[in-house]
Amino acid sequence: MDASTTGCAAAGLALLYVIYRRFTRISIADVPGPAPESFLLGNLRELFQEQAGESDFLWQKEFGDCLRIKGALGEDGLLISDPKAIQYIFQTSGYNFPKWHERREFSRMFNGRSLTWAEGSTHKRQRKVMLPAFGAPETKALLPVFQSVAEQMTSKWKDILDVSDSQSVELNVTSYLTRATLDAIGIGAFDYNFGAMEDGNNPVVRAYSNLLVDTFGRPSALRIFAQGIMHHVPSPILTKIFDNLNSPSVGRVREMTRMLGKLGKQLVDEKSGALSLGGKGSRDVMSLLVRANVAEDDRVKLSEDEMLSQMRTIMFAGHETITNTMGFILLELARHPEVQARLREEIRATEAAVRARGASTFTNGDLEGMVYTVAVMKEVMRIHPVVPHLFRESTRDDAVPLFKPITTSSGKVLDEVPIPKGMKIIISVAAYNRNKDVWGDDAHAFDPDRWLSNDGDGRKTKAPSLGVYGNLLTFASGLRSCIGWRFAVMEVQAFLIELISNFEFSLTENSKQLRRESCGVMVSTVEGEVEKGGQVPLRIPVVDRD
Ligand code: HEM
Repeated sequence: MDASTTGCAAAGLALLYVIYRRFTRISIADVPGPAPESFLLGNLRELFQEQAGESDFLWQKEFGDCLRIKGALGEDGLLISDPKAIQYIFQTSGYNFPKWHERREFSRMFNGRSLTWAEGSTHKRQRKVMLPAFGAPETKALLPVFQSVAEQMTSKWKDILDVSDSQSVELNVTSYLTRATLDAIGIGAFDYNFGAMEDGNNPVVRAYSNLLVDTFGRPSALRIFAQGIMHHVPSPILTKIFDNLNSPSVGRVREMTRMLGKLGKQLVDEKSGALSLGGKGSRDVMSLLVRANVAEDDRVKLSEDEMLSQMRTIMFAGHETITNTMGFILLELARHPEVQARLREEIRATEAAVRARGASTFTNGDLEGMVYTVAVMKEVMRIHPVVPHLFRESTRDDAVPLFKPITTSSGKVLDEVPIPKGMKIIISVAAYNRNKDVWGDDAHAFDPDRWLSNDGDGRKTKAPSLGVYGNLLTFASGLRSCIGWRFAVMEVQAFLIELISNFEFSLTENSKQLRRESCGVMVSTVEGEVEKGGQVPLRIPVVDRD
């Protein structure tokens, strides 16, 4: 059978299955939502081709925080930004809302059978092994690493400015941030320096370069449809299909996994030697992984494949996310010079306090005392959550409680939505983070000051608490919340202090045309130049320190 016949047969079977499910289970047809653009694609094109979050905001305004959307072939799904519903899905119901299985296949392709792929007892075991490396003390110990990488980036930029006639240059800050965050994760988690800051042409930098935009950016209608019907293909068959896919972007992903797998093996061999030579039993990520691989107790053991997969996951999850978050922070500071100036004032005041006690570097205590810096970070992470959507499905017939009741098309007021087993749900991080019932009527405005009152809680209502950082959903919530959130927050703050202390950032013509590209992680690209990958082009003169 040729590829087109196989494709038509698969689409036909999927259609029959969708019709069967439509008439044999609990229906959410009465829940209000946007009209689908077409039967084939439903609302998926708007969600994945438009800028990340834009459709979510429009629909949230019109239909509320729990709305029906259409998937491929007219299948119903829910788009949720209601805090109580999110609390239920992520916290109260344990593992009852796993990730979409086709999304887990993408995760397996990129990072193997690791924490971002695992579910249920496998996830519980893997997370138990990894958690001790990401506690508060372990993360605080990494501050000097982040400071040193940030200083290296500063010195690179100063070199560039030194040879520029105008004492100001236009830089795509993303291309430097991506190298700096790679070095930070390498040294911080694996005691290994990729050397990316020194050599932008390094093979690991090249392997990661624009990988997400090339793989997931601006998907075609055909690709959106294919992804939409994959849900109906059982996991083992999907695994086979994914393993045999051939395209330039899949080839790039395979090359990346091959290279990082080889590097991981080399690091493990080195670390195993050090541990058997009486290593100090440290709690860094690498030591924990190596010990879990040789553990006798099955409850805390990782196979070699799992151990190497966790390494790839940490490198991946810990570098694209921080790169783009930092890019959005610098962009917002360029858009709001008054916020940038106030931030610099706080940094200068803390520098003076550090000098007054005879020291030269900031400590963790200094970082904690910088309330305005923290407010700016939280506000950018609220407005620009770099993981804008989370994908879950129900494993049983259920009822999802709501903070704000909805009125169905037939006029019934619901304070919980009955959902059938297998319902596809998209949690909109983007829309929750701007939900007016949580953050107030100015939820769409960029205003770091919102974090300075109310004990640092930016919420303006008694909406349920989601954790983990300022009640934002940026790092998800509950059992599967981001394991590296402390790591991320500390790295971002260390970078921010160093950069704002040394440079001023202002907009360029290109940075006025940025897009928030939805590629799994939200990447900022320049309109009309998506193929160039992540860009935040800013103008940077040296700051006058007097
Ligand atoms: C600004 C930076 C970051 C953001 C916004 C972020 C966001 C997230 C989100 C939303 C999830 C949940 C994904 C889902 O359930 O589908 C997640 C999970 C995860 N993150 Fe992060 N992340 C960041 C940085 C990091 C760093 C620095 C690391 C590691 C050093 C990391 C490692 C992980 C891992 C391993 C998971 C899977 C956790 C699990 O399923 O139990 N992340 N992250």
